[in-house]
Amino acid sequence: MICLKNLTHSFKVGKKGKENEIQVLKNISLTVNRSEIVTVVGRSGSGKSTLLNLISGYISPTGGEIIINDTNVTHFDEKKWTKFRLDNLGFIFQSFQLIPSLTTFENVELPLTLKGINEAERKQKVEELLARVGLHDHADHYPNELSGGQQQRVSIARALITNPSIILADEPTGSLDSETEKEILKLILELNKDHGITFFIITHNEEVAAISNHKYHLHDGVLGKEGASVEV
Ligand SMILES: Nc1ncnc2c1ncn2[C@@H]1O[C@H](COP(=O)(O)OP(=O)(O)OP(=O)(O)O)[C@@H](O)[C@H]1O
Repeated sequence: MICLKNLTHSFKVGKKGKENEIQVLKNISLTVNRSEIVTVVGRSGSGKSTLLNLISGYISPTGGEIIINDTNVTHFDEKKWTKFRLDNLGFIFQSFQLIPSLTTFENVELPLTLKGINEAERKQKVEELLARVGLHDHADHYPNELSGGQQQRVSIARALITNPSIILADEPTGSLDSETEKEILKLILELNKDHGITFFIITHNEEVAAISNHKYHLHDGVLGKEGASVEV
């Protein structure tokens, strides 16, 4: 569950001594319940990435509160965030962000290694998850030997490997053609339906927003809600 209370964020821009403060997010309140898919749609520059960076703990808000899975993370330091992310959050990016020198298996295995999980358990979990995303035949391929859709499947498997309850996604189909986009959206819906995983997705793409239970619109840093869309 994600709960944002009156969240604001400002950046200082311009030359030192002559900085201007720009308010990028204005008083945002939002609740994402367990097992929901929520999308935030907005134009370039509307503040989507800033919102995601706040919920991921990569920047700290200038005002308001962030509560994730009943923990108030608003004032967490980097050490606390690192552990919290590994225990609670998975990430999917437009550009996949796979490590080119690691195979599919090794990319998916990496978060478990960071968590100190032993080799036998790692192998079992990675194999199970690669089968779930339809990539068991591609375990030994390197990212540049995979299609865009396959690379996104690897990144989804990597996001899921630590069993997070929430996946944060930044334009998850932004680099894919429309057929592959449909496949990835289907996978997201399956993971949500069959495993109860919560998805918080930022996008400018209405096709992506169409799979959500709740759709929000970000306009110049102000969040508005649109009507509930398809039931999943
Ligand atoms: N580190 C920063 N310092 C100063 N201003 C910033 C910083 N990051 C973002 N901004 C400003 O905040 C505003 C929102 O940017 P943000 O990247 O959140 O938008 P976005 O909706 O994600 O855009 P896009 O879809 O193009 O990625 C923009 O005006 C941008 O210039």
